[in-house]
Amino acid sequence: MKKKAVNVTQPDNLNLSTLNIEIEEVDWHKWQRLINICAEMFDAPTMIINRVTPEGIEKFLTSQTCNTQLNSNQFNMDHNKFCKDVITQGQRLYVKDIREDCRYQKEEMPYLSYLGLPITWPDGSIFGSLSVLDTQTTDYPEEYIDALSVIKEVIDSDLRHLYKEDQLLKMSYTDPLTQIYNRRGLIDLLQSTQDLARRLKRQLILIYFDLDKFKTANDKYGHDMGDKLLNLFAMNLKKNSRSCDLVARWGGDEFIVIIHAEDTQSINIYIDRMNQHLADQTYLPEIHFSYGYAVIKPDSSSTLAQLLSTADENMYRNKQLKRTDHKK
Ligand SMILES: Nc1nc2c(ncn2[C@@H]2O[C@H](COP(=O)(O)OP(=O)(O)OP(=O)(O)O)[C@@H](O)[C@H]2O)c(=O)[nH]1
Repeated sequence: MKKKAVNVTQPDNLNLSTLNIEIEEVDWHKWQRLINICAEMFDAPTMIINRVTPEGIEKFLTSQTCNTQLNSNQFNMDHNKFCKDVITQGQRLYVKDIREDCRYQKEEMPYLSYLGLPITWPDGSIFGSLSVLDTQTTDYPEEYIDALSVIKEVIDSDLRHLYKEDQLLKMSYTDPLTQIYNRRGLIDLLQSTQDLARRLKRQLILIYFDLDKFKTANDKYGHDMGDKLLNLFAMNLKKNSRSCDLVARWGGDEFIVIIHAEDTQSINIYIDRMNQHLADQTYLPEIHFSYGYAVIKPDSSSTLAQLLSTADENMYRNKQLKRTDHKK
């Protein structure tokens, strides 16, 4: 589905936690139809679904009847005190006549009546609000307000599905021990990472890590300590990577990182930082690792299996070299 265009504003003093779930998947055409019908029923010039984002409140959908004046910059979310109140208080608000309400009568707004309900994610956090605005004073019958609640429930229910899908997807992509991507997550996300790099004409580097003598560490310190070491290693990979990099546990004591890097010099920097981070920690037994890499040029058509094979050979040579160095 096409990405929905949004209009983001940054209200002051609005500090709400927001869920980072993409909502492109939701059938917002259905939401559009619902608010169009509802606006007709209320005979209101405007119905709006607002959404809370980390940047502020955005106008997500407006009814087709939307009055151009209300849709203009004059109707700025920063100044929409009603919407802010519904969102921050998480409850219904009905103001029949702004001029009669001491909380709002000083506000300069291009309408006289407001009815709004919060829209919520299943974890209780606020998605946004569903509002009916009118330039006239209103006195809606209870049945109309009930109908608006039903529409809110339909939207809440769509969000519930979306939330569950997101949870399932996250679970299926995440390694339960280390909370980084698992093999499936890496395979699925590699394509989009490669597409992005191709568009930016940037190269990627796949670094393949294998912990040294991890079996010995498990035998010596126990499996629980082994788990802690795997966790520590994963945490350091995450710390050492940028948000656009992919960090995954390939299986057992093997990890893969795919970084956006202009040259192979970046690998040395990455590895030095890893070694430094691991050396700085003193509360767990020491861990060492070997690594190999494969460069993914923007126009590369290599498969993941070919890249892994290159990185694995490279890593194996490094491991052998280390062993001979130790024997010297
Ligand atoms: N604690 C713990 N150990 C694991 C886990 N998954 C795999 N392992 C252990 O990781 C060890 C990997 O051993 P090997 O593949 O022989 O590697 P190594 O001992 O590091 O040997 P080299 O790679 O040659 O240095 C095995 O003993 C596995 O049982 C896990 O989730 N937790």
